[in-house]
Amino acid sequence: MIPTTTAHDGLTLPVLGFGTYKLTGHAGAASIERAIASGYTLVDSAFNYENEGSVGAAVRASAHHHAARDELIVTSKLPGRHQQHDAAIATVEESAARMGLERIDLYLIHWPNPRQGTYVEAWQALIEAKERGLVGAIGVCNFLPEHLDRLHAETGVMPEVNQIELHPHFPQEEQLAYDREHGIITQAWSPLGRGGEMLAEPEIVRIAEAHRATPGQVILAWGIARGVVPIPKAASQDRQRENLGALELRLGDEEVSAITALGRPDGRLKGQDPAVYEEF
Ligand SMILES: NC(=O)C1=CN([C@@H]2O[C@H](COP(=O)(O)OP(=O)(O)OC[C@H]3O[C@@H](n4cnc5c(N)ncnc54)[C@H](OP(=O)(O)O)[C@@H]3O)[C@@H](O)[C@H]2O)C=CC1
Ligand SMILES: O=C(O)C(=O)[C@@H](O)[C@H](O)C(=O)CO
Repeated sequence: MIPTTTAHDGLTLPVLGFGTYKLTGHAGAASIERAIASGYTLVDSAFNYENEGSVGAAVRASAHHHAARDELIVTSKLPGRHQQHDAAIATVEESAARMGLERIDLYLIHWPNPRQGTYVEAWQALIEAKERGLVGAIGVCNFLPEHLDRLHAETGVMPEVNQIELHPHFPQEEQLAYDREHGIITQAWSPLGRGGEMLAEPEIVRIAEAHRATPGQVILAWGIARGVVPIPKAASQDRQRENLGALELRLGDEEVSAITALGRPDGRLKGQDPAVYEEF
């Protein structure tokens, strides 16, 4: 059992989830099923990943062997091009149909796309989708305080989840403080920096050696220690299990601070600043 964290409106999530970007087709479904068999219960996806079919197939197959449907929290995301009210409702219904599931447990707006200017309308559609029982809980990704303040001011409903880019090169101290203050669970995307140079950071390697752990486990344990829910993606069961091993690792306060200090002002992996970036 993975420990849990709870948002302001009662949504309870495990403190570590599973990312699925790039896991597609039959091979992707098999990989996601291995992750569920390994113990992950929070599974991320998005309409734009074109893998909702693979995620749904894995969830349905797992029900026979590994995890009952109600033990899993299946997530998907609304793309920018479908933020208008009717298109948003149709997209939520299409996501569930592609997954072959009656409903999706958590549905997120993928990007605010502030220049497009329709994220409040999209949020009103997700509120309605939740009221109609099409989805279990609703949230957002890549929202800055100004976007979240506006959602609350115009609809009275705060998201339960904000899924943001967060890793040692971009620790997101201010957004994390805002989310915490408002009872929003922060999920970390690309928590391992997409498996690149971050894993070789000398400070992280030093802490890993001190704990007889791997750099990936140290980074994930750092996120969890800060109250974040990382959602690492890993194709193989070996790495899926390795990443779950982060749950056994307790870092000291000084180690957590030392990793946070690796942050850089321009630390985003691909410069995707939600104040200006738009994804359709
Ligand atoms: N809301 C949003 O805007 C976004 C959401 N996301 C979500 O977040 C998830 C995670 O982010 P993602 O971008 O995939 O990047 P991650 O930081 O999770 O890194 C994944 C990469 O790291 C490798 N890896 C996994 N575990 C280890 C390990 N222990 N040691 C070394 N390498 C490892 C994987 O390789 P391999 O698979 O070959 O093992 C893969 O190449 C996505 O899959 C997606 O679900 C991602 C981007 C944006
Ligand atoms: O993967 C996602 O969820 C995205 O939003 C993408 O923009 C991702 O960040 C990416 O880098 C696509 O190339």
